[in-house]
Amino acid sequence: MPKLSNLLNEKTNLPVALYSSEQVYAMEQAWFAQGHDSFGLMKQAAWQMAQQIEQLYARKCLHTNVSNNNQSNYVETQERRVSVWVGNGNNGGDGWLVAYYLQQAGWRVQVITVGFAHCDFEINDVTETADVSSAPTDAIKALKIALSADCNYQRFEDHLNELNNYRKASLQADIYIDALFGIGLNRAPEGIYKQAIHAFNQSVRQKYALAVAVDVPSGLVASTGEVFDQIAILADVTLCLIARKFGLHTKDGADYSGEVLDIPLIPYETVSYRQSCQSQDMNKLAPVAMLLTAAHSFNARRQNSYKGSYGHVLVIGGNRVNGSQGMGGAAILSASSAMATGTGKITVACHDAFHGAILTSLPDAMTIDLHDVEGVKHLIESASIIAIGMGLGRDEKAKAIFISYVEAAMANEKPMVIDADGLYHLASLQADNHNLISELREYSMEHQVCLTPHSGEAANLLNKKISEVERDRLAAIKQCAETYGGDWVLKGAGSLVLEQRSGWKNIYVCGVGNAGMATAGMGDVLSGVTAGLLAQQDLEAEMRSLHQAVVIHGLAGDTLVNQTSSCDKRTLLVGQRGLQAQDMPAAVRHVMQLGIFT
Ligand SMILES: NC(=O)C1=CN([C@@H]2O[C@H](COP(=O)(O)OP(=O)(O)OC[C@H]3O[C@@H](n4cnc5c(N)ncnc54)[C@H](O)[C@@H]3O)[C@@H](O)[C@H]2O)[C@@H](O)CC1
Ligand SMILES: Nc1ncnc2c1ncn2[C@@H]1O[C@H](COP(=O)(O)OP(=O)(O)O)[C@@H](O)[C@H]1O
Repeated sequence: MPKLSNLLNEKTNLPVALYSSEQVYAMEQAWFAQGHDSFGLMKQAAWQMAQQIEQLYARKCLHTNVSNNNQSNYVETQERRVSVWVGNGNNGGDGWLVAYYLQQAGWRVQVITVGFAHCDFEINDVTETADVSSAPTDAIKALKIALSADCNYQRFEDHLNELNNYRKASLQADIYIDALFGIGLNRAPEGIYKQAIHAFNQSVRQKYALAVAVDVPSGLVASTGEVFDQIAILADVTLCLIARKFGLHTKDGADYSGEVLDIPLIPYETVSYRQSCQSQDMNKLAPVAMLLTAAHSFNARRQNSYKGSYGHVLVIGGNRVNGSQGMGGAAILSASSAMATGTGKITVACHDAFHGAILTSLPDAMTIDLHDVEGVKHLIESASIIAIGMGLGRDEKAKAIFISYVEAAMANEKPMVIDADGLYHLASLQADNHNLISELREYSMEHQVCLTPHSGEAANLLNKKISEVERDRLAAIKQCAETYGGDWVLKGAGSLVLEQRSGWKNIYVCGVGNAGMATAGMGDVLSGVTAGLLAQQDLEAEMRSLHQAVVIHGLAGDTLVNQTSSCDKRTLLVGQRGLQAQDMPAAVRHVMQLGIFT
């Protein structure tokens, strides 16, 4: 089944505010506090989702026609069939009402219930009751409306032991709707729920159908992006209600959510709603992060300028430790990526065994021996920025030069990028209770210090297990920033970026980049892109930011995997597999010229 990603044009380049589940519950409460009815909100949600599903179906058919070389306009010829899988919370309530509205619109509907007893389907009393304590919940009201309209339903449990019967009884649907769990998921799906999620995914795959999740794919934790044991609905489209959830875009989120379409429901801009939010404590409703899918555009260069106008990056890394082969490539990748952003001058302080390689692959760069401490410190005085740590080595000698170069950078008020082995040394200095840690924290309040760990490095910095960092990446990046000061990236799918100075803090999620970038050296490229941008003082402050660098890095990776090349009259799709860090500088340069910026 072709994904819809190429068909939907809903994407904008504007940053999108992201929220936790708790915040979304608070938004609902603020809305209800104004006298709005919760069941009214559920009906609105379901009605708008039903409309959206109609459109998705039309686009799916159109796409199938185009794929089959039938260029004629989409003509609906078949019965439209939908299978709606409901759990017994409010997410399931949404599902029942979507089923109801689609049936009213002429769809053939089947609801698959999970976790319901036979007696749950007795629908004697649909009407409101005066006794509030026994009033039906919204989800029960929704079920009763659907059953009163004779929506066909099957209990998933009834078919568990007889898979063939299940296959016979289940509808061959074009669209499968997941309304098992939404933001209320609070533990790993087990037993019947685990089986249902597995069966849902299998049915979608076998029938080349479209999987649409209501609010959040079931199994995905909306506040963190965690999926327990890979048990979650694999959605092609997620219809996100009320506000965009943080977990849809980081960690496992992107793999399970597919395209995310917003159904906002609550008119945030109304004054009365804002007042109601204030009574809920407005600060608590500030977005937890902003999703970025585009970079800011750059100001043009002045004609009357020279290399000195665009900064001097000093890359410090690329060491050989104990006679090993060494890590010269890390410094080369970082330096060539910095160059690709347009920085005026580069010097690489690396082990002298690599000077020849650097001059061959990057003749534009100057070199100095990494261990020439006085020489390097002298260069730090004149450089615009230092990027330190890529292939620096982890031995005591490397630790000593790390300390002296970072101290020299602080003494000369230089911005810094610290990556890889530099982060390793920071963690060890923190364990030693070394002064450098508190000095750096202090320094970073007024100066740019960018620290760029992946979750393994972050775990080391926080003295935690990698699994603990991964369980709550947002908490981990905040803890890094509190402990060490500075601006941070927590790299990985949906990289998190935290920028802070005295008085303010911003958090971003990088909505670009791809799994092809999960290869050695990509982090070195990011350190170079960051240093290269930060060095160019002719750029406006916003352009010289860590989040800008992270987005450009991701866009460059996306450009590479989406490109095609020609060979013997055949078009080669490049794709994710085999993407190499050394391909990135050219793509970084390409991205910097394009009009895909906000
Ligand atoms: N009327 C309303 O307030 C509205 C609610 N909305 C929907 O309501 C959803 C949230 O509803 P709920 O708070 O009821 O939460 P859910 O429907 O996500 O599910 C909560 C229920 O599932 C149980 N549960 C959680 N994890 C489980 C697991 N792993 N295995 C088995 N049971 C598990 C919980 O104990 C709880 O009973 C939203 O995602 C959205 O779809 C929307 O319709 C907007 C309006
Ligand atoms: N699945 C992915 N999706 C998006 N970006 C990714 C993915 N995997 C890796 N990347 C990006 O590639 C870079 C890899 O960095 P890192 O792990 O430090 O590599 P290395 O240490 O080998 O240089 C990071 O910027 C990361 O965010």
